[in-house]
Amino acid sequence: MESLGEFEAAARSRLDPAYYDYFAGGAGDEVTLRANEAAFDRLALLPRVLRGAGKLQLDVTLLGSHAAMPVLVAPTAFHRLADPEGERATARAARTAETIMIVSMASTVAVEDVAAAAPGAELWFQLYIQPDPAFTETLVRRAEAAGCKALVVTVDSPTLGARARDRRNGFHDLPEGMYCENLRDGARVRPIVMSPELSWAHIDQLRDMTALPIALKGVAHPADARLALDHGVAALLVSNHGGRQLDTVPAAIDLLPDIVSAVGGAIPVLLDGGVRRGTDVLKALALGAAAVAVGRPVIWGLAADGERGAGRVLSLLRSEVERALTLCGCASIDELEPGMVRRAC
Ligand SMILES: Cc1cc2nc3c(=O)[nH]c(=O)nc-3n(C[C@H](O)[C@H](O)[C@H](O)COP(=O)(O)O)c2cc1C
Ligand SMILES: O=C(O)C(=O)c1ccccc1
Repeated sequence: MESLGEFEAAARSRLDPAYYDYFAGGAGDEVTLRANEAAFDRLALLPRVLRGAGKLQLDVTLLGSHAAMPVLVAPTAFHRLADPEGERATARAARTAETIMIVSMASTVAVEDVAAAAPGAELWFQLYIQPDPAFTETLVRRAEAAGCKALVVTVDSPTLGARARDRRNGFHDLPEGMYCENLRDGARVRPIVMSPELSWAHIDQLRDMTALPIALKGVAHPADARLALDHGVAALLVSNHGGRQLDTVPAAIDLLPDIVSAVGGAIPVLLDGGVRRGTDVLKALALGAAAVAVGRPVIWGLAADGERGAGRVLSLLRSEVERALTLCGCASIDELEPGMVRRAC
């Protein structure tokens, strides 16, 4: 397969239509969902020439974790809906690609089992801070013990976005025998609580609870980016949750420049949402992202062909990044700068 679009088509033909809609869909009128990809297409790359580029260099170190390319696996829920091995397969694919997998708190394989399935994989853990601080602490300790190297706290979800496709399809619960294994608490599986009562005080409490670096996922407003610095956050992940939370938020790539400038280089800024081509990765990096993450593309690979499919999605993106970088006259991703991106229309 030559493009991520073909993986989506293959996945669609294999998935239960309600599960396909769950993975593909967004909130509200899906304005933001569409905008994420469209905004990349509205940006143009301005290549440099005759630069005597050296050996390609794609490696990045983020919060002390190494990735062999600036493309991470975004946290997405319910991988067992796409493949029986679920997050185990995803973690193995991420390990093969030598990149970081951000394990969703809503994974259908427990974080300990994800780690055990792919020894040596670089894992971060995505956390929805729970109103019960003791239960949040349980989750943090489990992630630490499983070897996760950072916490990615999702802050764009004070409540769940309105997903019309899921409502229409009646998709509300996982099928029989499938659970959010990180939410197991003795005999029961707790529901994930999305709470509007969370505040910066909860971030401070989390910082006191763990030595792991804390990234915030879903910061859109530059004022919140500045507050994040005051609260000792180690990285930001600019994201509109793939258009699944508040609809009509700007495209992720359009949010990036103001966040990068608010942060002023103090901490790394990552981005997810709509990255479908190596050229998209270059645009984000040129505009100041330290790395990007991909959500749906990995799910499409997984649904199309399990671990191998997810692995091919990541290797396809890698080769696209390599080719685009070379065509831009660059050897290293560090050579990308804002002057190489311009508004195309
Ligand atoms: C099916 C699905 C499930 C998701 N589950 C989570 C989740 O559990 N936690 C989270 O922080 N983000 C979740 N996200 C958002 C992703 O982390 C990411 O922000 C988004 O998918 C990026 O956009 P992309 O799919 O266009 O790459 C989910 C996204 C999708 C598509
Ligand atoms: O579907 C999602 O986008 C998501 O973030 C989520 C959150 C909790 C449980 C399952 C999925």
